[in-house]
Amino acid sequence: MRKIVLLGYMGCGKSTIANKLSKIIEIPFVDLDKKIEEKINLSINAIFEKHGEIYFRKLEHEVFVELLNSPDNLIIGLGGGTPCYANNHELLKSDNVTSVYLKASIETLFNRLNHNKSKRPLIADKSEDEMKEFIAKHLFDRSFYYNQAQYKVIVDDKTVEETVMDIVEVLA
Ligand SMILES: Nc1ncnc2c1ncn2[C@@H]1O[C@H](COP(=O)(O)OP(=O)(O)O)[C@@H](O)[C@H]1O
Ligand SMILES: O=C(O)C1=C[C@@H](OP(=O)(O)O)[C@@H](O)[C@H](O)C1
Ligand SMILES: [Mg+2]
Repeated sequence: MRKIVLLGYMGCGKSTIANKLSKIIEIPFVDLDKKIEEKINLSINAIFEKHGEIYFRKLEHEVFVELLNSPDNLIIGLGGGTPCYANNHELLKSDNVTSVYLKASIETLFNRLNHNKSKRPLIADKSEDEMKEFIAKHLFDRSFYYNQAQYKVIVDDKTVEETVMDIVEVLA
C-alpha cells in the first residue's frame, strides 16, 4: 500500500505538516519518533541518554521497515536523521513510496529550533552561536541523503497550510 514519506532536517516541520496533511488527504499519519517512543516506552531523549545514538539508529531502522511493510496507506514523518543511516535512503526508492523533502534554509531552521531544542538530544545543550554553526555543517552533510527524495518542497516563509497545499499539488 502507498506510503507518503516526509523527510528533512530537524525543525523543518515534518511532524507539524504531516499531521495537517493527514487531515486533508485523509490518510493516517504516523510519526516515526513517536512510534519508536511507544515501542520501547522511552522518550527520544531517554533513549539517547540510556542507550546512545547507535542503538537509537538501529531501532529507528527497524521501526521504519515495519511501517513501510504495513498493509495500510500511511503518511510517515521521519526523524531528521532517518534517511542518513542504515541505508534507509535506499528504502525511499521502493515502488510504493512517495518521498517529499521539506527543504528549509539554515535561518528558518535556526529560528525554529532555537526555542525548541530540549527534546532534540543532538542540539539540546548547544548555545545560540554553536547552534548556527552546527546546523550549517550538519545540513550540508545530510543534504546528499535529503536530495534522494522524489520531490522537494521549499518551506521558508510559508504557513503550515501553504506548505501542505504545495505537497497536495506535488502528490496530485
Ligand atoms: N510554517 C511552519 N511550518 C511548519 N512548522 C512551523 C511553521 N511555523 C512554525 N513552525 C513550528 O516549527 C516547529 C517544527 O517542528 P516539527 O513539526 O516538530 O518539525 P520536525 O518534525 O521536522 O522536527 C513546530 O514547533 C512548529 O509549530
Ligand atoms: O536529526 C536527527 O538526527 C534527529 C531528529 C529528531 O527528529 P525531528 O527531525 O522530528 O526533530 C529525532 O529523530 C532525533 O532527535 C534525532
Ligand atoms: Mg518530528
